Amino acid sequence: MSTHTEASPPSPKQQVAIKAAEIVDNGMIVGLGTGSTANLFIDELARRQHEQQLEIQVVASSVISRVKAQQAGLQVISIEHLSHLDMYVDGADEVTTDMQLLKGRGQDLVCEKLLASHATAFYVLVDDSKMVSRIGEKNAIPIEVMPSAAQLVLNRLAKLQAKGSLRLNAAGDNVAYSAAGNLILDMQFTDLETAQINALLTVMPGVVEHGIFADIVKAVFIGSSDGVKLLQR
Ligand SMILES: O=C(CO)[C@H](O)[C@H](O)COP(=O)(O)O
Repeated sequence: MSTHTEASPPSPKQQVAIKAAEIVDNGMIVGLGTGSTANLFIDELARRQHEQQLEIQVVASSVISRVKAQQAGLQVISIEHLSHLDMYVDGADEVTTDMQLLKGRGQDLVCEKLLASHATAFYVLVDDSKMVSRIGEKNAIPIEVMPSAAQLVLNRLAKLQAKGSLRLNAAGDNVAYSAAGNLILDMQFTDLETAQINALLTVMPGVVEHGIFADIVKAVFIGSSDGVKLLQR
């Protein structure tokens, strides 16, 4: 069922979800991201499947997306059964014009980056509020760490002039655990470029995953009150 009506025109996030659902072809395996924009994509994909009898399978980056997809009537397969992934569609917290991303406001980074990296095409859906001139401009960079390594990684990052702390749960009375059972550091870097931060975090022992998604995006759909713009390689 479509999430907008004649009385309420599609929001920027709905517009990008509709555009991305249009590029799904019969027979594809489609990866589903996590978040409010990814949810709108799941709705649109389910609508297309029902209306046009598309034969597709989906794989989810999180429990919440899997449940939503199942409730919408999509055929969900597990990551273990994937031998390839035709496309992966997800939102983002920050996007630069050269298509570097920051993700991970949620706690599903590991599966999100796994699916984004292995997909033949990774499409990103945002509204124009997510556009920034540099990664880290509005949000700290989430770094998922082995629980036992959190303090060591924090100390190492402090030597690189990064500031931040362990993420807490919503009530603020305990640490937040990721879907993979890890802890998350939210860090701000003042002295390093995005490429340097990406390179050092990608190889730092104790770091399981981090929120910089560099050089893996095929296209970004940007919704605004003026319609949808496309950035692509
Ligand atoms: O990275 C994410 C979750 O880990 C989300 O894709 C990101 O936070 C964007 O969310 P939304 O679509 O709700 O704005």
